[in-house]
Amino acid sequence: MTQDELKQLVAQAAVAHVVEGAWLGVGTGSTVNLFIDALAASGKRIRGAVSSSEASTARLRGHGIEVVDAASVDRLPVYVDGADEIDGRGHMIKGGGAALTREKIVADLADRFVCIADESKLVDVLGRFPLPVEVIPMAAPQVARRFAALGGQASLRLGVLTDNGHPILDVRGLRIADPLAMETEVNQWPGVVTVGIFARHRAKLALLGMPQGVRTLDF
Ligand SMILES: O=C[C@H](O)[C@H](O)[C@H](O)COP(=O)(O)O
Repeated sequence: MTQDELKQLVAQAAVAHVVEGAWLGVGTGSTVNLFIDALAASGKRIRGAVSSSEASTARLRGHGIEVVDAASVDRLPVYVDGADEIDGRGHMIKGGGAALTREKIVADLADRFVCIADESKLVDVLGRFPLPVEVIPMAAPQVARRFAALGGQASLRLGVLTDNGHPILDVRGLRIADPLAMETEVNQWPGVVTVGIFARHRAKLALLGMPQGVRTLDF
């Protein structure tokens, strides 16, 4: 099976975890795009969606699904999103599509993070995928120096600004053995808007696409 077919498999499987008649948090990326399409095709009705990016908002609205601001809801029962890496405890690296800040904001509203990904995203230790960090521009060099002190090489993602208008640093060479500790530390650095480690907001459920079918990990 191709990677796209594996994504399609989990996108379809995730529809069963959507709570009918309730608000739904929707992430960003190629896997989520397939999920949005599968949800629309399923005929399952939700009250509306809170979206983590302009791209997902446009896709949802294209299917006639109502999208409201995060400010309009108190809680979401479920948030569905992809990941760039996920470990065996549900910790993730996210932000390969530059949507990490809004993703973390919407995930923070949710009771249950359902991660959908093909099996290539499952790793023992996070860090092979370059860690995305959204930063205030003037702080980029000093944030990069702090990562260098931890053994990471940070480079600006060229030609990319987030939906919030900020640049992204991609940090290579990290081995993130303690995701919660690193997320907590990097969050303290002046000029960091969001670090793409999702440990506080880890997945509660992962649906991983494999040639044999969907592997479910309950954390
Ligand atoms: O900023 C992007 C998000 O964190 C995505 O969820 C992540 O990059 C995975 O995307 P994809 O489903 O395209 O692999």
